[in-house]
Amino acid sequence: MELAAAKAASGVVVSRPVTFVTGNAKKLEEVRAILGQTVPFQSLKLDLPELQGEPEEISKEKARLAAVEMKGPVLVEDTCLCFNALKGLPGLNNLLMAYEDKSAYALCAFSFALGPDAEPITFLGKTLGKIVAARGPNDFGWDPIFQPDGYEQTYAEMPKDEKNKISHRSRALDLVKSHFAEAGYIFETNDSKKRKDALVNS
Ligand SMILES: O=P(O)(O)OP(=O)(O)OP(=O)(O)OC[C@H]1O[C@@H](n2cnc3c(O)ncnc32)[C@H](O)[C@@H]1O
Ligand SMILES: [Mg+2]
Repeated sequence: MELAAAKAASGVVVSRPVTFVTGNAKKLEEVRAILGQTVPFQSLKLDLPELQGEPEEISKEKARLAAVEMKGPVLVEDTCLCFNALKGLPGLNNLLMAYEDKSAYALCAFSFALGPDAEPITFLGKTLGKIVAARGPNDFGWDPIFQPDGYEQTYAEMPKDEKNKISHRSRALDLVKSHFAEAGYIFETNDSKKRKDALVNS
């Protein structure tokens, strides 16, 4: 048997599609563009509590809560813009004006849970940069004030596909993609279920 086929044969069969839980339409747009067909998912807005803590912990806890609600596989994300002058604290841009050090990083934590009883797995993506006076369209959070290292443009000024190549989100999603490729999850679609039932009944 070929390796890919062997892996698929040993993969975990997941009886429902993954739900990406978010209330942020801009996030969803980027996740769709970055994942393409690699990880099949549907999306849903759930009213989860705004949790406090480190992005990694927030993201894991979000995944636990979402998996209980959905009774199935979920993907969630928590993102922050963290300022080095504030020792990595996410913070208010105005507060940063008092500091010489304008360096910052965008940090994205995705968590995936197979279901309510599974421990979520977390994938982190980080992009280094600095805080600048706002430039570019103002349609997604702090994009106008974050200029990634090595670029003259802020996230907001970049073409979308450029941001999606280097962003905190795309770096975290690269790890999500690898995880899905290695785990070989098999998602039962209505079609594949029907085919299986037909086989069993024939
Ligand atoms: O439902 P969820 O997924 O939690 O959506 P949210 O909007 O609450 O998202 P977060 O808590 O993860 O994000 C905190 C803030 O950071 C903003 N944000 C997240 N990702 C961003 C990005 O890539 N560029 C600019 N702003 C971003 C977002 O709009 C929020 O105001
Ligand atoms: Mg949130």
